[in-house]
Amino acid sequence: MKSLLKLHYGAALGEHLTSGVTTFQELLNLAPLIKKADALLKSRSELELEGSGWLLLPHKKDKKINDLAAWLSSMTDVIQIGIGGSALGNMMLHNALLPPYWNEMSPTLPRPRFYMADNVDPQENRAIWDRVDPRHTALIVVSKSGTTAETMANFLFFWEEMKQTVGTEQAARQTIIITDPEKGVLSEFAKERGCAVLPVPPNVGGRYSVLSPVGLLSAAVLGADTDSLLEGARKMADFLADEHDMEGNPAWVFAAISWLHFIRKRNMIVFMPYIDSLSMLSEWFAQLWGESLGKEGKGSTPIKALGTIDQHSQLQLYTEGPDDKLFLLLHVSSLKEDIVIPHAEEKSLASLSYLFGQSMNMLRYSEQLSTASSLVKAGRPVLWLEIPELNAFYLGALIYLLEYATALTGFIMDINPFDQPGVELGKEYTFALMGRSGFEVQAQEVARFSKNLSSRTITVSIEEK
Ligand SMILES: O=P(O)(O)OC[C@H]1O[C@](O)(CO)[C@@H](O)[C@@H]1O
Repeated sequence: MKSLLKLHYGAALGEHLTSGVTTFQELLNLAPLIKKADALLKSRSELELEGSGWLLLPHKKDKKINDLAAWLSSMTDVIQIGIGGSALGNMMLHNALLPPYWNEMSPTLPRPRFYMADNVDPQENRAIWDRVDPRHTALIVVSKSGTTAETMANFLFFWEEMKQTVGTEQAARQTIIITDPEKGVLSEFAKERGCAVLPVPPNVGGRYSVLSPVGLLSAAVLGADTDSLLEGARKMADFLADEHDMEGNPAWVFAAISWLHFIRKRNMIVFMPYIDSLSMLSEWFAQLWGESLGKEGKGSTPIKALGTIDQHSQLQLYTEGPDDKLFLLLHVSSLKEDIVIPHAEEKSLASLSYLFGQSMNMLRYSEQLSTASSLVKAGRPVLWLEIPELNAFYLGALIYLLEYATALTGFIMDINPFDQPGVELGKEYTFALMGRSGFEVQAQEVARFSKNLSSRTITVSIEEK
């Protein structure tokens, strides 16, 4: 038997907590509520209801992904156009599974260089386009809805540039569309121009789509082991599918602890991995957690953190600021690379001798343990999540666990973890402001509400010379 993942949760329940002591018994008492939420999630999946399709993603990989990935590997540059769930998962996988600075080493590896066009930023878009050789560049356009203004604007820019340089037919050959197969302009566009298409399954939402073609295609192109990624996720899915005691199921415990602290006004979660390769995991988790749970006045605010850096930026706040956060520290037990900190002969450096000959990984681990201990001493709740190594297999298991725990937390909070009505309204206001027809009511609303922004103003003026 090998360990897939460990969740240490005693320090999230312990009697050290300064306010609203939670106890192990309280956790056990939540078992009926958690089991109900779990049953609801599974029944939604069986009925293939909106939003639940991600549960089955580890069990099916579209065969076209490998073919398209092989073709994309012959390119020098790949530009993906997408935002939110159509971008963050890709960046998380690349960050975790590829060597640092891989983009600079490409294409000598051999693999293409990769660019993500997510924000609406002309300077960034032009910089990307100026760097690539259009004849050997592919566009991957990702939008589940095919309506997101940012993605559509970026797509229109790169598509036009591509057409201008290589001609329409060739541009279409160099463009792959990943979208909902049943609706949206991108699906129509792909048919009109004959572009290759991969589906975002209709019942998979953007933030849960990293194990679909959305995340898998670029990862496969860049050499990540997507089969192992799915296998790890499958192992976690199988584990969570079996009945367990409250104490034996990490998704149940994670969700229950989040809930216990949420009702005690600890409605923030600091997500803190400790290696640079997992910094994007914090970004991805922030969307997953924030967009899934922030509804109806409820929710828990995700705080993206990275150890050891945030020890020197945020830890003061975490230990002595408001007691309104749950902490999740993520540890990778064994890393391939290590550095033995060199001895230095300079007298001026003698006080650093405690570091000489020590492992750099050991230093970082000691810091992580010290941070956890300081938090515990300060009466703060700490979850410690641990994977044996950072590779595709364990990452797949971790991703699946985080998705599962998020969805369960949503059901316990009695909200729908699969929609995002608050974001949709913002999208509609943007359409209205950009003059899209059919959004006249929203245009009136945005005109009314935006007046509030300027109802009181300070202007700082300086004299012109
Ligand atoms: O893939 P799409 O439909 O372009 O959406 C991008 C993102 O926009 C949202 O709908 C809202 O931010 C996310 O849920 C989604 O991941």
